[in-house]
Amino acid sequence: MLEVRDLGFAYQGQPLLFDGVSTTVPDGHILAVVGRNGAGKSTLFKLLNGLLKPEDGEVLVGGKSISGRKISEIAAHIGTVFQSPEQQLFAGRVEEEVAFGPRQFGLPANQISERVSDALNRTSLLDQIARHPLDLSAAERRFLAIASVLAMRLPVLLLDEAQRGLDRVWTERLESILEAERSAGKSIVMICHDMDFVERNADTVLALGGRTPRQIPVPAFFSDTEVLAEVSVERPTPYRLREFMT
Ligand SMILES: Nc1ncnc2c1ncn2[C@@H]1O[C@H](COP(=O)(O)OP(=O)(O)OP(=O)(O)O)[C@@H](O)[C@H]1O
Repeated sequence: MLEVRDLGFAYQGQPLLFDGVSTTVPDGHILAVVGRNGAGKSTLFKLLNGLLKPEDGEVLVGGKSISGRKISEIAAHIGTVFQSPEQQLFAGRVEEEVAFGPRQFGLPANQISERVSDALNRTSLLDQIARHPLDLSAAERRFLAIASVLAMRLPVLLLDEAQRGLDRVWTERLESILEAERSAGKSIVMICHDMDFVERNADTVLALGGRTPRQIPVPAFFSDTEVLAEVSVERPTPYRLREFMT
């Protein structure tokens, strides 16, 4: 479980970006963070994975605060798939890239190779195991970043626009992975501008950029025209169709 309690944050010399933001992502739950450009979605992720420190409040994983922990310690509990895979790919071979995380845990070689095969299989990249990450297609690179995080088997996953630019086949693959991770009891937070994707996959929404960010179940969020207008978010297709038909 991931908990965010009364988070307060401002960039130096700037007004408060967050003032008392709270949210809870139970085990087996997907939270979508939405809001217009500049609303603070990426900043929230950086506060969750320790790249930034909050001025107030705290972040807890499994009931334990991450305050004062090193980024490497936080990374052993919270996995991040960044918006651009190039931000996190560095190895010369796909296999090495995925093995890096499990190796940090000091696992024996057979367990590392089992995790690598499993993560590459789940991301449809097993036949690319010997290639250079930068020779992969854009979608494959994104999935390699996902495989690297899956191989660590962490309780909390953060995905920054993981669905962006994927065709239908890769989108369906991503949705299957999300569903499997949810079923496995992971707490998942995804930044997402695609409301159809949010509607299909998320349980709750945290909308930033409005008066008071609060966590709302997906159906209630997309039915609340006031909040949608406040945070400049479009309704997903099924909701617009329903409106059109009535
Ligand atoms: N390092 C920084 N120093 C000062 N201000 C920053 C910094 N990074 C971001 N900001 C500002 O903080 C606000 C929130 O930015 P952030 O990138 O978190 O928004 P976002 O919702 O992720 O936007 P987008 O959808 O465009 O990615 C913006 O006004 C941005 O200009």
